[in-house]
Amino acid sequence: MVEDQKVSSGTTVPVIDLREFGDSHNSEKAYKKLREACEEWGCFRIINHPIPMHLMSETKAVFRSLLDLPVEMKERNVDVIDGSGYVAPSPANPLYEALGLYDFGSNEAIRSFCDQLDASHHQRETIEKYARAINELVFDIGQKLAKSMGLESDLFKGNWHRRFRINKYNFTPQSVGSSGVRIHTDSGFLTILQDDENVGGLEVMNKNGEFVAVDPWQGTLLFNLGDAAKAWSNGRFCNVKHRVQCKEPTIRVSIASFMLGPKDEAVEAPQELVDDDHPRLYVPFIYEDYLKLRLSMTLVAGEALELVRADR
Ligand SMILES: O=C(O)CCC(=O)C(=O)O
Ligand SMILES: [Fe+2]
Repeated sequence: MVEDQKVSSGTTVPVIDLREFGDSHNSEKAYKKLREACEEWGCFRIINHPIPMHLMSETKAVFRSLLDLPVEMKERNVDVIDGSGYVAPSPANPLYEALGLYDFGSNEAIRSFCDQLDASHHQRETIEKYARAINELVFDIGQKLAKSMGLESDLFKGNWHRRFRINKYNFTPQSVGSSGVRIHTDSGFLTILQDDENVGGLEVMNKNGEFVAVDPWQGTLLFNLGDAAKAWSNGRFCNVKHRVQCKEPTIRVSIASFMLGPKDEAVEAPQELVDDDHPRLYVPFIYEDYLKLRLSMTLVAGEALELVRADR
């Protein structure tokens, strides 16, 4: 029996065991636990997922070596949609940089990312395999999320904006105690985070407004729900606020796979989640428009949802 992950404040991020969904005795409990995790935390660990451990560690090694490339090369990794390319260390965030791959559902986009960075054959193959594995997992989780809400739909079917962001934190002795990434929510629907195997620092906010440390747990994946999930669920799912703090003077690398929003459809709550007791909270919106609104007003911790409320 795997215990829930211990966190510093004594509370725990829910742990979801994917095996329990296939077990007729436990599956109802598993769906309930998933739904509660989405409603109360907007964040959960998945254990016993099908992504092989060696693929996870190899992909991390590949991305680490691409992040070690000279800045001139990393700058070739340009935006495709807002914020999707290389982010260099900045005066506001001198310890942080990131590479971005938009869109990991497209072989052509993976090829173009690899061309920009002169990736080797092995590096390309690894990224392609990882993208395929994440796409399959995300599709499965999308079905489970919908089913946990009593819906028989394939949540992530069709054409979605899918982005990898590989985060690197160059923590130093001087930066211990300071912020690596400031408090934010993710703008999209779902983020799958392969966090650093050894270096902690991620903190998520619980429903009492307290930050809870999410310690590394090798081989597992952390899932965060973002603003689009809150809108889709008609306000039931929590768009978890989170941040990264520098705890140790060392490099920290995480891979975030974002399921941002549908490309050809609006983000909106399905009719089944709207009734007299739960009137529609948000007007349907196109994900890219919402992202632009969020960025242009620097409303990065979920406040932009107030601007798309149906009762404004
Ligand atoms: O590096 C992490 O653990 C979290 C990164 C994150 O929150 C993000 O990329 O949106
Ligand atoms: Fe985030």
